Amino acid sequence: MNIYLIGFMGTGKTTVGMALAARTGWTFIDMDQEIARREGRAIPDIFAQSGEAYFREMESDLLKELTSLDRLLVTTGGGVVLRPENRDLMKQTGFIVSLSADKESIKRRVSNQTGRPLLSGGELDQKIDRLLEERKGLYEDADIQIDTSARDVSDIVDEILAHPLFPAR
Ligand SMILES: Nc1ncnc2c1ncn2[C@@H]1O[C@H](COP(=O)(O)OP(=O)(O)OP(=O)(O)O)[C@@H](O)[C@H]1O
Ligand SMILES: O=C(O)C1=C[C@@H](O)[C@@H](O)[C@H](O)C1
Ligand SMILES: [Mg+2]
Repeated sequence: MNIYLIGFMGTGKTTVGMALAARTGWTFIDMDQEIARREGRAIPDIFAQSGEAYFREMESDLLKELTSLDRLLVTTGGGVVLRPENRDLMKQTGFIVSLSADKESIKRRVSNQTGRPLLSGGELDQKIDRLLEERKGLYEDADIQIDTSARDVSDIVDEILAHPLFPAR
């Protein structure tokens, strides 16, 4: 059994995941960080040099590997839900926490950071709109859904821990 955090970019998966790992003692793994580490290059370089399709293969392969392990706190990349087989794998092997945020919060949180190739190169607003539209519904299949807009991380963590079916207690 693992815990998977899913959600669009900037919804707080990595931030909340690290705090949850500290509270539960489960092993933290951020899929984006792990892919970058294994590849020896940053996510934007992987996208630019090898393409998104290559990254998606790495992402699915890594997820498969993680599903055979136990007591992991996995923070996924924002696009992991694009493949139905990834969604099925997470469902079969863990407790899924879906984080969301309103568009203004997402924009504010990603605007002062780099490292998200799908949002780089201007017109941030339209890019977020388009991706959210394309992915509508994909983040909704979860054991718990939390809107993280205007909420403290510790508050969000407490809500997750209080869920009656949360496995790490
Ligand atoms: N609840 C929150 N309130 C305010 N700021 C937050 C909150 N959660 C995260 N942030 C900030 O938003 C930014 C993005 O958060 P984070 O990296 O955790 O998102 P993410 O979902 O992992 O994004 P990505 O999919 O791009 O990896 C960070 O600067 C983080 O400090
Ligand atoms: O939403 C997405 O498709 C992505 C989100 C990030 O976490 C990275 O996995 C990558 O930048 C792609
Ligand atoms: Mg992240």
